[in-house]
Amino acid sequence: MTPGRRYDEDDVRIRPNRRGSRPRTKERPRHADAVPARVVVVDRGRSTCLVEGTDGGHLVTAMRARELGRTGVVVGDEVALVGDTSGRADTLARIVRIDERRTVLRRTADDTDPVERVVVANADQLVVVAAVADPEPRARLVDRFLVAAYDAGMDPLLCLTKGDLRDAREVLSTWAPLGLDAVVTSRGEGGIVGLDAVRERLHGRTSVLVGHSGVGKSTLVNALVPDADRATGSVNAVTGRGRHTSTSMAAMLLPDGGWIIDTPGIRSFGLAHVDPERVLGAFADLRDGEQECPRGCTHDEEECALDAWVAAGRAGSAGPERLASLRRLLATLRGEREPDMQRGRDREDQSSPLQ
Ligand SMILES: Nc1nc2c(ncn2[C@@H]2O[C@H](COP(=O)(O)OP(=O)(O)OP(=O)(O)O)[C@@H](O)[C@H]2O)c(=O)[nH]1
Ligand SMILES: [Zn+2]
Repeated sequence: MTPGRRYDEDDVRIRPNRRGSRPRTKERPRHADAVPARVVVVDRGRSTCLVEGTDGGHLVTAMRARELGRTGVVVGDEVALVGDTSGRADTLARIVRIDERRTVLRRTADDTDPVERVVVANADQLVVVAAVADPEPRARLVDRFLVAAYDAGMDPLLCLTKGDLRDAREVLSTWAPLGLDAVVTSRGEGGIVGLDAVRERLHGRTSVLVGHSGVGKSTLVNALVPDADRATGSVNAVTGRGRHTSTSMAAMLLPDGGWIIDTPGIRSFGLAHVDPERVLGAFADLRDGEQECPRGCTHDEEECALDAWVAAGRAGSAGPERLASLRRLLATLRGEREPDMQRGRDREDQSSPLQ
């Protein structure tokens, strides 16, 4: 090495190894040739990856190389592919590297389940989709998503759909004290309206759409990505629940840059992996009220200052409901309820309407 020259990774790779024989280049050409791609669909061990190109890119089916060990591949992962990356029918490439994830959105089956799943990797924004009606907005589910976004370090965006069915302002007022960015879409004569504001928020970023089944996520994706072809369903008039129509999660490129990831049919979103002490951080309308709380306050005790904060109107008109939502969430995360009861509670979280 010439003096003053930086000792970088390349030097390490071509340096003769300890035994002083051959340079350690054995694996290198293969990885150097690897093609960068993004995982768009994962289906039973096979991943569909998009290799971007000037022609809009092409899809490649790939399997995880054994050398990756147990690391799973999830939608949104940025990977390196080797082997046949042509994407032609009946070809299978290998994923030899998963790039370090910038963010991970996690969930658990319920609030006490020790097994956490990574839902999506490398997303910047969590778009919480809720319908103003049909189905009624589930405030507690929205709160859960906001906690998940906060925990993952993703920016939250509230997207209220079906603005044609009811004045969205009534619903928006619930979250107004949070200073949450929000957009409203509706069905109009020529299709979905309000899309420009949505496009502006999605531009150049990776956004994940989450929301209760039937709120209109797939409809939104189809309107934003012309060839997305996401299956949409109708809401059951009797139960108000959406049917599971678009079956698998998928990442799609937006026409003017950026990615959108649809997560169909989510019915519960457990947060067992979230430290209860961090939950209040996601309740921007309540968290400043904590300053008067006794040290180590569980926010479920008599001395908790949040009651006074809410009573003074500092958290807006929805304050009491928001505090109740926070407390329920904290209680289930602390495991104060039996899992069975908790599942019942989860169902209730989703089926009890906002108003
Ligand atoms: N009135 C009205 N109906 C809408 C609007 N957007 C979607 N819908 C309808 O709502 C129903 C459910 O929409 P989907 O897009 O399938 O809902 P989803 O969120 O993708 O549901 P899952 O795939 O089950 O998660 C469909 O019948 C849509 O036509 C809207 O803005 N206004
Ligand atoms: Zn407190």
